[in-house]
Amino acid sequence: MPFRFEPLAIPEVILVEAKAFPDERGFFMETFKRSEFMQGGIDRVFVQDNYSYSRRGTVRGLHYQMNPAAQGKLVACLRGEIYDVAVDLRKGSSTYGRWVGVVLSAENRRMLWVPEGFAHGFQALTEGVMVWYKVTAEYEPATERGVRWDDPALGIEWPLREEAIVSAKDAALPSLAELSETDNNFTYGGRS
Ligand SMILES: Cc1cn([C@H]2C[C@H](O)[C@@H](COP(=O)(O)OP(=O)(O)O[C@H]3O[C@H](C)C(=O)[C@H](O)[C@H]3O)O2)c(=O)[nH]c1=O
Repeated sequence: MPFRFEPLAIPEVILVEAKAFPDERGFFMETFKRSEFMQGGIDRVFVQDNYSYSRRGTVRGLHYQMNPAAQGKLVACLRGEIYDVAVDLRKGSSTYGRWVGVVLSAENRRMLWVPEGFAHGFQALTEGVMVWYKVTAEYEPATERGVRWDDPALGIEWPLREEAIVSAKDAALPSLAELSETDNNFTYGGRS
C-alpha cells in the first residue's frame, strides 16, 4: 500500500503519507493515485493544481469557495515547512468552528486532505516555502470567501503568530461569527 491515510481529530480531514523509494540518486514517490485514494476514503477527481511561494511568517487564509464551487484540497509542502490548518464550516456539524493543524514539510513529505466545507490556511514556518496543492473544483472568484486567520473564537495556535505576514485582503476577512448566510452555504451531510 503506497499510501497511508490517517483521519485527524476532525475525521474528515485526513493526513496522507506516501511511500518514498530512496536510492543513491535521491527518492521517488507517488503523490496521488485515484484507485488508492478511493480505498483511503478520498473519492475525488482533481481539476486544478496550485503552487504558492511564501516568505517565513506568511499566513495565507483562511479561505474557501462556496458551493457549488467548493474545493477539496490535497496540500503538500515541497520546500521548507508550513503549519497547515483546516476549519470546519459545515453548519450542523458537531465540530463546527473547530480546527485541526499539522506540520507539513519537504522533510516529512506529509500531505493533508482538506475536504469541501472547510476553510483552509497555512503559515510558512521557514523562509521560501513552496506549497503545491490539488483542488477538486476550478477557481471561481465570485464564490471565494474567508474567515480571519486570528479570529479569537477559533483560537488557532499559529506557531509564528507574532511574525505573521498577512495580505490586506486576508486582514479584512470577517470573523466566524460575522459570516452571513450568503457567506457560508455548507451544511453537515449536505453536498459539500
Ligand atoms: C486561489 C487563486 C488565486 N488566483 C489569483 C487571484 C489573485 O490575483 C492571486 C493571489 O490570490 P490569493 O491572494 O487569494 O492567494 P492565496 O492567499 O494564496 O489564496 C489561497 O490561500 C489558501 C491557502 C487556499 O487554500 C486557497 O487555495 C487560496 O485562497 O492569484 C488565481 O488566479 N487562481 C486561484 O485559484
